Amino acid sequence: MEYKSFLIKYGEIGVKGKNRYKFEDALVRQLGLALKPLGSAFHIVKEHGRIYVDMDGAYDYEDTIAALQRVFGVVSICPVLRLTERSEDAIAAEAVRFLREITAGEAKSFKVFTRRIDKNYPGTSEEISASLGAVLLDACPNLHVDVRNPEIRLNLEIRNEGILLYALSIPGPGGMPVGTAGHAMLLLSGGIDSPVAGYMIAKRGVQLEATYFHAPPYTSERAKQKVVDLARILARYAGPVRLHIVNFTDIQLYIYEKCPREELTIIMRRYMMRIAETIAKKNKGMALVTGESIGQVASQTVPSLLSTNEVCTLPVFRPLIGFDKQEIIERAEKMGSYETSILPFEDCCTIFVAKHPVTNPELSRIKKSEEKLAERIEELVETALRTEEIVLCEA
Ligand SMILES: Nc1ncnc2c1ncn2[C@@H]1O[C@H](COP(=O)(O)OP(=O)(O)OP(=O)(O)O)[C@@H](O)[C@H]1O
Repeated sequence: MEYKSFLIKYGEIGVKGKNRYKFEDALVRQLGLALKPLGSAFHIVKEHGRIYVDMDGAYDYEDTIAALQRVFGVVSICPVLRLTERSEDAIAAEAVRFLREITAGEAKSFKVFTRRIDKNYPGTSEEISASLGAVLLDACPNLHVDVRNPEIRLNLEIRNEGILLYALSIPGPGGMPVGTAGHAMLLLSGGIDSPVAGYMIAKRGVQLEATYFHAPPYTSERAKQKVVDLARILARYAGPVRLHIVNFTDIQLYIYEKCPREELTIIMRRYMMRIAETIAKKNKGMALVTGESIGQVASQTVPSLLSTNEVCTLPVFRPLIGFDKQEIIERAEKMGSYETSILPFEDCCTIFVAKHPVTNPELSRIKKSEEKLAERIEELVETALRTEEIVLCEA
């Protein structure tokens, strides 16, 4: 069946009262971004509280569905026939053709569901369903009616602007369209967790930018490329992600030189948060996002999180906070980032990591240690900020 139109159903966003149009416009924009790499056959149409993707040329069905399934806010995707002829005979003829094609002669049960939105259309929904059902039974000997549990639910929508026929409803990801819930800065490392954290926050409608700290020559170009690749995978869902790449080497070496080994990770993490927050604030960011989950490593115990949190004034979102590693891995596999995340490239923190990092850091001690950095740290942070590289990562 060569469909020329998809009906995009959205749930959560439909209930937003007066703001509804903003959500619909954001959804239209995100659909456009998702379909852009697939060619120019697509037209996204917002019509009477409905969103359609219409096609006026060749397109790949599977790729199109896969792209639409990555757009947050989409609850389901229904490949539809849009009819302009409104007479009962014309609708019946199209419905017969449609069911013959989708069943390909196989024995199937069906039921017609009619929604009569155009109240001037003659007959009740039940009457229309019954008479169309009778025509279909007559014309297609392979079909029988099952009102309780039909294999095919043939939907007929009679609307003022046209008639819709559809039988398939393909699930979308749900959530809210990106761009409807503010901006946040994701701390994106090359690991498994932070891309998943970004996915989850983007799913709530938040527009993301990302910051990655690298430490050349201790970390390689390939490690950096891996993070760019992860940001591109994230961009399939979140839309284009501006990735800020910050050179952390001198800061890290300085901390290494001045501070106790067991406190290195915490102090480095505190500087990452400070820098990411500064970049966020310069770029409309209203929150930070990390991939931390309680107890996963020494720097993610509750006292450690207290300590890293303390340097931020923006809220820090940690959507994975209560997840086990296995749950995070499953999500990474589902979003398609896992294979890239496990590529074995060095991370800037693992190189300088102590054998026995503190798991219960005392904030006052950490602050005391940081005083030893007073002489040069401001200048080093300023240089790191000034020399950031920005890469626009698109799907
Ligand atoms: N080099 C880095 N650049 C940017 N953010 C980082 C970096 N290293 C760590 N982070 C941030 O700090 C969080 C905790 O990092 P950590 O290395 O302790 O944990 P992790 O479980 O290995 O996380 P991930 O799998 O995301 O790397 C990460 O999820 C990420 O948000």
